Amino acid sequence: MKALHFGAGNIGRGFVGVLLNEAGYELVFADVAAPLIDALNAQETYTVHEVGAQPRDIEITGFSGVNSAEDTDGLLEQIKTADVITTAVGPTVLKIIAPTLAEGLKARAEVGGSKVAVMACENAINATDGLAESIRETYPEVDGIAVFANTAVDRIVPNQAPGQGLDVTVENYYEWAVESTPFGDDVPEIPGVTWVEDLAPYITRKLFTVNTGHAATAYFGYQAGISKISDALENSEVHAKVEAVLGETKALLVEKFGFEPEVQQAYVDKILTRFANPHLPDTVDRVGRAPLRKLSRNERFIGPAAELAERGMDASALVSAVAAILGFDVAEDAEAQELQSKLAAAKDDRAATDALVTELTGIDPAHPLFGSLNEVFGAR
Ligand SMILES: NC(=O)c1ccc[n+]([C@@H]2O[C@H](COP(=O)([O-])OP(=O)(O)OC[C@H]3O[C@@H](n4cnc5c(N)ncnc54)[C@H](O)[C@@H]3O)[C@@H](O)[C@H]2O)c1
Ligand SMILES: O=P(O)(O)OC[C@@H](O)[C@@H](O)[C@H](O)[C@H](O)CO
Repeated sequence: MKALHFGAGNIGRGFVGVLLNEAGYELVFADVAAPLIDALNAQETYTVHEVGAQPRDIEITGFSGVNSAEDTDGLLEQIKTADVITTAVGPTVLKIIAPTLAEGLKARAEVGGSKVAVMACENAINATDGLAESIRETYPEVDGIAVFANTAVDRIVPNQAPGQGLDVTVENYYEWAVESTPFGDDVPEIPGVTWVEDLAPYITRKLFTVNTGHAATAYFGYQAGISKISDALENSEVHAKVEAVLGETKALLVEKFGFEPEVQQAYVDKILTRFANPHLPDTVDRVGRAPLRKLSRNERFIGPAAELAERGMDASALVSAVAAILGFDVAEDAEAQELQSKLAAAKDDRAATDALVTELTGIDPAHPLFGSLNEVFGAR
């Protein structure tokens, strides 16, 4: 059995690859980073270091790499012969890999290949559906050769220290929930996956609790001049602001999906403990990365804030987190720099500020959230 995984980065090597490897799949990583692919092809093994209360090391063997920027023929061959295809490249990269996947899956169908499971493991609601849509643009018959299933992946994998090679430091905790319905009776055997009929409550709760809380910690931490995530949570003011944000998303999740308040509170408490893990070298720069994506309409802040506002419920802590995002000015982050340029261009111009709120958040002036967003954008 062979798994083709796009994105040999933190979550690829440190999580999805681990579970697929433990399930007995030979791993082929496709990535555009040449040094990473060279290392994957040169080394026989790498180590995943789980850190936390019960540390352990996992040796990964049976992997190789294909350079998806240079070796198109090699990649198409892998798409034709893989038993499972997964991705962890970032939600905005799915559109970029879709045409090659379309070409490879078409070739697979033409040689009479079997249906292959395709699962995008990204922090976004219905990421696999989005990937399938993009593939259908050039190969409308793709559903005859691929089964697409949405997933929710949860494991904190920080950026790795230089000099660590392929080894990855991760937290002990993980959850990989995948919708089972697209597979009918033919669900792939991947121990460690939680198969669920309806993914919506899982992915929404994950994104609006883990990722909302994590990003809020990053932006409030950055605002307070703190660089490590676990240090940010030790700051009582940051901690209180993050708790307030998670109180609001809790209210929404309880109302929308009927989670028991105590169960959701236990989930919140557990993730705060995960963020506070001092052994994880995670930074506000990584967790706050790509602020334009994180500010967008269906993402971790505007998504829940809009739904709360539509229900007449309080979203003021989420709006404070949005204000903190607007101050995120990390020089190495292209989206942070683009955000700062856009804010500077709209400064002190009422109409331009109104337009920027809608451009970045997808919230138009008629929406009940618009007024408070407009206020924090106007204050920049
Ligand atoms: N790191 C985490 O804690 C974590 C946890 C859950 C989910 N995720 C999600 O997993 C995804 C990946 O995150 P990550 O932290 O592993 O990022 P990362 O930057 O470590 O890895 C992404 C990899 O994708 C590669 N890539 C970029 N463009 C590509 C392309 N066109 N084709 C093939 N490969 C390409 C990059 O070179 C990189 O190696 C994101 O959607 C993220 O939200 C991350
Ligand atoms: O990957 P992003 O940029 O969407 O979000 C940054 C972190 O919050 C994220 O990677 C978490 O570590 C992860 O989602 C935990 O499961």
